[in-house]
Formats: sequence, C-alpha cells, structure tokens
Amino acid sequence: TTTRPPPSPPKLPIIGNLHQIGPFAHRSLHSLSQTHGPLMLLHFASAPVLVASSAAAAREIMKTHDLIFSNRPKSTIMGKLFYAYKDAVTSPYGEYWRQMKSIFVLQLLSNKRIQSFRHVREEETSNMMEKIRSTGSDAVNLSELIVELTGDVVCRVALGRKYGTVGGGGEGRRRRGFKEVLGEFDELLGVLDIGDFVPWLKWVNRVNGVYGRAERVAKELDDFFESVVEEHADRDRKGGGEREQDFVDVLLEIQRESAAAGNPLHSDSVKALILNAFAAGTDTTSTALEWAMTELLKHPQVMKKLQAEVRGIAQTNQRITEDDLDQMPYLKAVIKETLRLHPPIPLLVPRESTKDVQVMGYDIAAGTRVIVNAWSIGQDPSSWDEPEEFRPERFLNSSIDFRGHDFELIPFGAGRRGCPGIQFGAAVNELALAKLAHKFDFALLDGVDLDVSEGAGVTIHKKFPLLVVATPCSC
Ligand code: HEM
Repeated sequence: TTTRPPPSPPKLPIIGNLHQIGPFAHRSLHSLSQTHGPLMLLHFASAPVLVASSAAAAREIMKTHDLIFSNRPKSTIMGKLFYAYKDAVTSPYGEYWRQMKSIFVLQLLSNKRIQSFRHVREEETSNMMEKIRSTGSDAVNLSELIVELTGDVVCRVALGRKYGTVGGGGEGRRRRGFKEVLGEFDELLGVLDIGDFVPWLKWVNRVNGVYGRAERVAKELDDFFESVVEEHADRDRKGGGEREQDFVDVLLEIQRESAAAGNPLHSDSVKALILNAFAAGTDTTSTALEWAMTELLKHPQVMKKLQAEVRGIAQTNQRITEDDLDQMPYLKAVIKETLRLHPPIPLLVPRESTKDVQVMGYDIAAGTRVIVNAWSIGQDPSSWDEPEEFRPERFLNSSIDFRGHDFELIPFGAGRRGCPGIQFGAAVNELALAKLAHKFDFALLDGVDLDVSEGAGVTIHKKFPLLVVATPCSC
C-alpha cells in the first residue's frame, strides 16, 4: 500500500528543514504553515517532525489520538537534566509516568493543597507591592519583581522557605545561588541538541561542552535538593510541631507509605518532581504576568477598564483578596487574551507517536516527533476575529477557556499529558494582577517607547525588561 504523508516544505540534504527554523521557532513554523498547511511534516536533519498549527489539527492529536501521541521524545540534554527521565514532564508514557502525574494531580496540585498555600500567595504579592511602593518615583523593573514573586512562591510552596543566593553549589567550588543555577538550567533547556536528530553529530555537544554543563548543573541542583530533603527528614525525625506541609513533606510521606507497601518511591523521583515544580512552574507563570502587564501598558483603555473593575470591588473592602477574584470577569478575560497572544511555551512540550496513525487523512509513522504550535493557533483568523488585536472583550460572552477542552486556546496543552499546574499558575497571577491594577497607575518612562520584542528560548519572555513608573493610587 502507498502511504500519504502530510505536505512538507522542500528540504536540504543532511540538515533537512533545520535551516528554515530561525531563533523564534514559533514564528518560523507559523510562516511555513501559511504555505504548507495546518499539518506539515518537517525533517530536523533526518528525523521526521509533525507540526500542527490549527485547532482542528491539535484536536486530532491531543484528543482523538491522544493515547498514541502521549509519549515524549528522548533528548540527551533532558535526560541529563531530569534524573534520566524520572520526572513527570519528560518521562515516557507508561505506568511510571502515570504514578508521577497522579502525585501532581492528586497530591501536590489538588484544590485543597492549592488552598492551603493561600497565605503564601497573599504574603508574597504584598511583598511585591511593598517593593514597588518603596521605589517612589524611580523606575521599577516589573519583570524582575514578577520573576522574584513566582520564584519565591514556588520556593515556599515546594521547599518550605525562600532560597535566593545561598544553597546550590558543589564541593570545592564557589557555591552558586540556587536561582543562578536555575537560570543556567533554563538556558540549557533551550539548546537544540543536534545529536538528538543526527546521532553521529553527538560529538558536537560533547566537544562544545553543552553535555558537560548539563551534567554540572544537574549535579549542583541535585546537591541542593538533597540538602533540602535531608533537612526536612531531620525535622521529621525530631518531630517539630504541626506545620503546613510543603511539597518535600508530601513527597517524603508518599515515600514512607510506598515503602511500607513494598514499592518505595525512589529518592531521585522525589527530587525530580521538586525540580518539575521549578522548571515547569516558575518561568511559565512569570512570563504570563509579564506579558499581561506589557499589553496593559500598550493598551491604556484596557488598563482603565480593568482598574475600574478591580477598584469598584475594592471600594467596599479596601484590600483585594482571593475571595474577590470570582467577581472580576474582565481580569480573567485579560489573562486569557494574554495567553492567546503570548502562550509562555508557544510550541508546548514535544510529544511522540507510539504507533502508525492517520491524522487529518495523512499517514504518520510510529516514533514521529510532534510539535503543536499554540502561538500559531492563537493567530488563526478562522478561530479569532482580528487575531493580532489585544481585545479581552472577546472572552466576555464566550465560554472558551484554556483548560484543554477548547483547542483554539491551548497554552497549557491538553489531554493526558496536559499541564497539571493551570490552577496553581492562575491563582498567583490573578491575585498579583488584581493588586497591581488596584493600587497603582502605571506609566512608561519619559521618552521611552514600549518594546514588545520577544526573547529566545523555550519560554518566551520579553527580550528587554519592563520598566515603568508606578504611582500609588489614592483609591
Ligand atoms: C502559566 C503557567 C504554566 C504554563 C503556560 C504551563 C504550560 C505547560 C505545557 C504547555 C505543558 C505540556 C502540555 C502537553 O504536552 O499537552 C505543561 C506540562 C506540565 N506542567 Fe505546566 N505550565 C504552567 C504552570 C505549571 C505549574 C505551576 C506547574 C507545577 C507546579 C506545572 C507542571 C507541569 C507538569 C508536571 C507538566 C507535565 C505533564 C505531563 O507530561 O504529563 N506547570 N505545562
């Protein structure tokens, strides 16, 4: 029988289509899809890569054939960074992944657990407000404060306290801060590992030191998590008073229970899941808030409308709390519209097919790597009226949500491998945005235009930090 592959752009010998992918891969792939259609088969060197760029194509992959597309491709760098795929994000589809994912869904990120950290969100958002207030009429680097906010929230929730410039580091070497090491970790996630596509080119990253860096960063993070886990275990042995459980406590409890049941959770698994909270939860959440504030500065009438909503509710109780957020439909629409135009990970996390399958009438072979271009889907004029416009109103009379049921809007992915952290991220961002809009009026620095360039990487931050002048509002 003859197979019918999806359309492919012309490719070069050896490198395939790699030369057509620029530093902003979501944009390069989007332009290719304008010529070759919503389902394309590219070749990264000789490896086939399926690219989906419409809601319909994403639905077939992440819903109709979700089971077949629930694997993740292996990558030498990821293997080195994520405890040989023992975490929930990179682990191959199967029983082990199911266990790790259910620890996230049922234990670490359950509604009840998220509620139990409400005071952490309230305190850390208040800290951010205080830092802004203390700058007076000077410029505020909002990007930096937002990164600190999400980093501090995840640190307290996952590890029980904040870690900044201490921790991390290995024997006999200058001890680097945990945040510094995480910064290098994020950088390494963005390295395209040519050896994954052309096995005989593995030497490239060996020689240029990328693999060595990945091993060193993994070791530094492991030393740090090891010491945090040890501290927690120590405290448990000594039996301190009742205190609220952070992620490490929960994981140690699961480890004890699983050991008693004869199937102990490996200590690498504990550390890999903690690493996921940082690697998957901090940069993504801060990026969303940074872009929301950027769009609000670019669209002062939207900011005014948001402030009117928030300040109207705050009038009666002076201080915004999480209880107020459900009365703020415009705030929620602003966040959705931000995630449509700026999905923090525009190409989501790659999937891989485990069987031969047909998608939109085309034949896809087992073992094909899959990229879903969520950014491109957010730009599709057949799903969105005037897609390039930032217009939160479009969500006010619409049931479209980002939870993975509406394939026009999938910043968190969908299906079995969908993100378990949607609520966690939303809880921080909604409260922070409401407080910012309540207490300050924002302006750009005199004579400075708003720059909206995107930085490079897996998570697409603003290229340049968002600098503003924040004037306290007398409301
Ligand atoms: C705005 C914030 C966030 C965004 C945009 C985001 C986005 C994503 C995306 C696109 C995926 C891949 C989905 C797929 O393959 O269908 C994912 C997976 C995942 N995310 Fe998130 N995420 C966010 C916050 C978080 C947080 C706060 C956590 C945890 C504390 C988290 C933990 C995970 C995990 C463990 C996975 C792997 C799921 C699996 O492979 O089964 N994420 N996320």
